[in-house]
Amino acid sequence: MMEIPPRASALVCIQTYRKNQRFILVLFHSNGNANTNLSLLTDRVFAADETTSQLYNGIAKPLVVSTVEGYNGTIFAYGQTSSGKTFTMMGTSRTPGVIPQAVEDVFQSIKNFPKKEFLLRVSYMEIYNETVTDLLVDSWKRKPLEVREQINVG
Ligand SMILES: Nc1ncnc2c1ncn2[C@@H]1O[C@H](COP(=O)(O)OP(=O)(O)OP(=O)(O)O)[C@@H](O)[C@H]1O
Repeated sequence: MMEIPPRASALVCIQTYRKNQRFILVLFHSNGNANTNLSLLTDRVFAADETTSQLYNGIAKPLVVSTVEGYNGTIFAYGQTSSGKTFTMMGTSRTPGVIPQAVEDVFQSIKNFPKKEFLLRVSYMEIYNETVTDLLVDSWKRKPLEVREQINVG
């Protein structure tokens, strides 16, 4: 179980695509309190016949929409190779994944605040083994990003 501050919520869903293969989509929604203690909690398990849209609308969309209201949100997929992380996060032109649907919803949600100004920034990084790479840099210029640590905050 988990301990979370009152204005934060976390949600972990497990998607089963292939038998014996699991990946976990973790959604984390907080008021920015870095001390949140999150241990594993499963709120939902999606079966193989449930679509990415069902998964997105069921659990990711509320978090995406609330980021426009000022909450922090994280969605990440974790699982063994070929378990369906890319399929779920990126999708295809016929079945868009979590990322394109989230981008669409961010722009739609902004329209609900015509008097506010928003700044949207995007970064796109790969973490492979211990190496972090910026995928928005031309491939011939790419070099691993430095991972910096601070004594107090890690
Ligand atoms: N829900 C799904 N429905 C249909 N096909 C799927 C589904 N999930 C994954 N696949 C297919 O399974 C294959 C492996 O999926 P995917 O590439 O998303 O795995 P991955 O977890 O990102 O793997 P890796 O860690 O090796 O990058 C792909 O061909 C993908 O199209």
